[in-house]
Amino acid sequence: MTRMDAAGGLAATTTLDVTTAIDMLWDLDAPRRLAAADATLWGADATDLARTRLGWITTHTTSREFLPKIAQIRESMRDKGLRNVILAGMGGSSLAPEVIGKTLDLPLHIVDTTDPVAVAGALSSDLDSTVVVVSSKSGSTIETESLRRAFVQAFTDAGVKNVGDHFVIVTDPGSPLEQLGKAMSATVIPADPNVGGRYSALTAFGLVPAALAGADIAELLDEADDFAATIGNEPGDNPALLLAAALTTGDTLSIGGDGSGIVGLGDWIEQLVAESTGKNGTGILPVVIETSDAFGHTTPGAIDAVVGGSGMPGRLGSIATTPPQLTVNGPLGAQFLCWEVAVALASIPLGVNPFDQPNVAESKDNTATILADGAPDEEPSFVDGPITGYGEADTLTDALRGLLDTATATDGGYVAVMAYLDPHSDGAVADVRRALADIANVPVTFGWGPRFLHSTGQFHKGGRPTGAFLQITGHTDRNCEVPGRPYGFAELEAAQAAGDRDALRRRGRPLVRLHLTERSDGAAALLAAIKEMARP
Ligand SMILES: O=P(O)(O)OC[C@H]1O[C@](O)(CO)[C@@H](O)[C@@H]1O
Repeated sequence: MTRMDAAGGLAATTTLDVTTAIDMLWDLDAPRRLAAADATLWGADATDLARTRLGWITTHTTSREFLPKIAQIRESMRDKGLRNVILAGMGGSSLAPEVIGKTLDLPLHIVDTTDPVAVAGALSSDLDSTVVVVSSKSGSTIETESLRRAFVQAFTDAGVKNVGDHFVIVTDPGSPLEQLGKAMSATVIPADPNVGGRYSALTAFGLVPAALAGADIAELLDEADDFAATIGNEPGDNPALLLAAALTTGDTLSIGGDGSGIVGLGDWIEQLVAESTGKNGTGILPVVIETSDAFGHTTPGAIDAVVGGSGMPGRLGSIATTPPQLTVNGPLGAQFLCWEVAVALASIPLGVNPFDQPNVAESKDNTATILADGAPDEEPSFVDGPITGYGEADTLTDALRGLLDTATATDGGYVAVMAYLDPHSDGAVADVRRALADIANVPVTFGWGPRFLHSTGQFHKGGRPTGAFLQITGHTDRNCEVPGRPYGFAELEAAQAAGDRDALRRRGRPLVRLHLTERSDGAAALLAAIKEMARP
């Protein structure tokens, strides 16, 4: 049976059996309590944090205060000839603006990496006409602070006058970044301290960079406003409740777009779902499917979800033969709020605190140790042309086969591909997900490092202990210094990869590292090897 709840401009449909979960949440009066920002919904242990993390319930209203300030900054940018907008930020401080930018086709360049090739590319922009938005709630995230330093140095080296005029800082009041922003005479926009990173789409973090790049953010807020009125609705008229209930029916969520006007929402949902639920050995593994054409990769046990921008359940991609188990269709502003509500509600029966990310710190701490003391030596287990392998296996094929077999033999097993490379010039590596998914009968995820550390990285270490990990790193002769630090971006990226390897191995997770000694040849050789494995 298909159920559909359409309200507030958004429709959610599902073929899953959601009755029990809806009844449970409704009996708790959870939708109305969440609408009233009741911090006790997730149990006693979560209450204190929840009290400081529920501001997102009303940000579609409170964020309107930014509209005049943003209009003023845009005018001043225009007067100064500043046309390019670069955003430096990680996770919740960059994923929402990325979706808004892609959806509205805005000239917004996101830099959420430490890959030296990617950073060098961003630093070589036309700086005279560039504004860099530096976004960080904590104000202490190593990637973001390193990028801020590099951009300040690049503007200075380029002889740009009044460097502070080229920076807009978004951060929590009182953070170290606020002090740095003031010291460099940048425009500092205080964020709402009562909203966590992954729930901040409709706060200054989501809105300011998008608006500076030309988005009409009042429209996004209007869309969220229309939807907000439905959060406490009765079942049958409550899309977020239906979505929440559907999310509780599985432990893996495949997310694809239907091509109807929203681009890249899956990456934002991925962080929301992975960091909110992937802890205490449980949670929902998000699997972002690249295109609607790739949407055939449903795997046993995964909920196949399709999201789209049209108001009604939409087109299902050219190859869909059976209807998806879950669809969510509506404008972007409504989507943001709907998914935030649904994930917060789904966390109640899952028994997790949706506002913490207890296992993210571990890889960060390992990175700091490696940067200070150096990485432990690792002996390669094979060399295959431009690919050097580290792990148990003696050949590339055995290494890949071993990961797939381990994941297949594990209840709830999955393969996570983690590529510490440049998402642009090494973009072909992302095809590894699709290629492996073709020969695996388990979910296969893909993330660019270090970006995924702020998303699925939490699930990898805190969620169900069933992942098999393929880490891909790459050599480059290019490096950029991190000004004021004894390391460059190449060393930082390598330390982040090594730190995460260490965190995963300590947990006994199977992990293979493939180092591409020549990036593009290595990527091509890897894809060719996987395709060869697909031959009967
Ligand atoms: O905005 P910040 O504090 O730089 O954090 C960036 C991201 O890092 C995390 O705190 C942890 O990965 C995310 O939850 C967050 O979105």
